[in-house]
Amino acid sequence: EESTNYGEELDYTITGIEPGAGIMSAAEEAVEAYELEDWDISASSSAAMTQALGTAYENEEPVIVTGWTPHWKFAAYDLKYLEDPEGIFGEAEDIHTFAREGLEEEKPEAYTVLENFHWTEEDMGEIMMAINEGQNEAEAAAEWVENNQDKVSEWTEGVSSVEDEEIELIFVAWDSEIASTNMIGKVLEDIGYDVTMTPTEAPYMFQAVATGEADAMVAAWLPLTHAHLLDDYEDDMVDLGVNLEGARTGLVVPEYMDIDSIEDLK
Ligand SMILES: C[SH](C)CC(=O)O
Repeated sequence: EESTNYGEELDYTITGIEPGAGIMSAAEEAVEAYELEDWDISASSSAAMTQALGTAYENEEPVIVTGWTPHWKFAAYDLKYLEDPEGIFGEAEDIHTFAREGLEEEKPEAYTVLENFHWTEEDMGEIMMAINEGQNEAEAAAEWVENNQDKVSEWTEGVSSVEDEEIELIFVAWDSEIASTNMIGKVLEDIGYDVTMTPTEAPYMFQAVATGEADAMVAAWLPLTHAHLLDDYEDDMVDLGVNLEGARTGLVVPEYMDIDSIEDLK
């Protein structure tokens, strides 16, 4: 049967996040590909997006957000991805770790831990949920590290501790990357590094690692979401591989909305 036309109720607006995020380019592409002439993507921030989602959900009002997995919103609310028959948002994504050139020679202990780093959506979700329930980001990460020494020791096995050494991790304040960066930062701190974590926007995160301004990041969504950023910088960075499999991005709505595909927005 005909799906409800949500355009008017939503003022033809999809609630986005920071302008530089890959998901925003994908959402713009989806508006084009599905010929959603009247629709716009409102840029704001991840925090503003989750705030808008929560308010709409509490009032059982329609809302469409640029959404991704892993994210605590799927544990907090009954949500669904809109089908994307054109495949604009791709299939499963992996999150990669990248380091600046020279890190392996200059900071081999950090390089080894970053290269070994690999965890799951559940692991990340525990930290995201704790933060979403009000725990301090660093404390939530430290608690996870303490409770998961079996997994952490796989990353640090054979790595000697360091003294008077600094390391700068750069990230974007997406809930997923707040969790992963604080967690791996704590692991590096526990082997002796003085860790700085610098929040920025996606394009500058790649640029900082490629220019050597920052030492590493654990926040590259590939093959699709950050492909356009990788094109510009991949020759100047070292890909340390996947730290989380089975990520995903797309347009996300509450289950109570009578809509199943991006095509239904036309
Ligand atoms: C919001 S996703 C974690 C990453 C991206 O869209 O750039």
